[in-house]
Amino acid sequence: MNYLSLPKIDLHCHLDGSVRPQTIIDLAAEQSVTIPSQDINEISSLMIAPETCNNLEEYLLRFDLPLSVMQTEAGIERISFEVFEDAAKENVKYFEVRFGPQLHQQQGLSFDQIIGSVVKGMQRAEAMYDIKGNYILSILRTFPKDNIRDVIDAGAAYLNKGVVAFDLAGAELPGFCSEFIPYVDYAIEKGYRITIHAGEQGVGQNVFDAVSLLHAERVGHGIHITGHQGAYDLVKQENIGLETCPSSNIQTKAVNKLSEHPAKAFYKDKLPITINTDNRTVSNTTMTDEVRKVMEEFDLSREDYFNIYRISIEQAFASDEVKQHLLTFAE
Ligand SMILES: O=c1[nH]cnc2c1ncn2[C@@H]1O[C@H](CO)[C@@H](O)[C@H]1O
Ligand SMILES: [Zn+2]
Repeated sequence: MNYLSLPKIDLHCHLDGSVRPQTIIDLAAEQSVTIPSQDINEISSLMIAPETCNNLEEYLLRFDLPLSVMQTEAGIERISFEVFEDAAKENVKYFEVRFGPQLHQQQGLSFDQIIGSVVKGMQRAEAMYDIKGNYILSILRTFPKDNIRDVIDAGAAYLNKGVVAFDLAGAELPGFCSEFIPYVDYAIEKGYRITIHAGEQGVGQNVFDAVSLLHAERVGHGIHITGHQGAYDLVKQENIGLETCPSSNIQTKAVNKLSEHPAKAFYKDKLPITINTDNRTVSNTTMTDEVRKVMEEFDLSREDYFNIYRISIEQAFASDEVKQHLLTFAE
């Protein structure tokens, strides 16, 4: 099977976890930011999370270096363009990228400047390549909550013009959902779609809460519904998209090895699973690699692949017009 040429959809990818190592070096020089090395191999190894990470928290330490050069409009625009360019070159036809606007204010950019820059970079790539995209705004669960409404307000100006959804990311504690109810309600009122990282590191109850309390239409990872019948049944009944990210799940120890990943059992039981990268650089992967790993490990056929491709279209926060376009690539 030629995995590179398959049409692909990635619904779960973090911008700051997907920066090209060379771009870190270039932007650090341009912006006079001090970085630990000028050597591309050393920068790469500092960005890639090792297989020996103990948990999600250790994995999340890999984001500080890329974020150090993502504090100017030009830097953010370039990185956004490049992630879409990289994806387009491996036949990703539709790409939802997420990032945390709160992480890009170290040099005083406004949320409008930050969100405007990612959208501009994406649109530059859309004009050059056969790829369509949208942005998801991720709020960091561990950050102070006082500016969440400001992020939602700033993003609202770009809704359906490059921004489509709201997400909660970062370390996952049991029971995190309840304290975010008013913010998610506000985002829904403004017109955002909702996806929530849940059941990755944390318990299956978090997935149940994300759907029942936060109205999540999709969940990031959702692995731990395996241990929670209520969450499993709710995901199935409500057709909640599971954004599966196989390589990342192994690095964060959400699963021990790919053969133990529940995604295959979910697929067989007709849960709506999708295949995604999570972080192209931190997880040292591409959509081509993730698709190859899943198809080989789970022994999926080409027909299975296109079933999953269609599930991704159904679950995408894209316009009907874009969905029609994506269907033209389906077999
Ligand atoms: O797999 C993940 N689970 C939870 N949070 C994550 C994951 N990958 C990245 N981030 C967090 O999302 C922020 C915005 O993109 C990143 O800075 C990182 O802290
Ligand atoms: Zn993620």
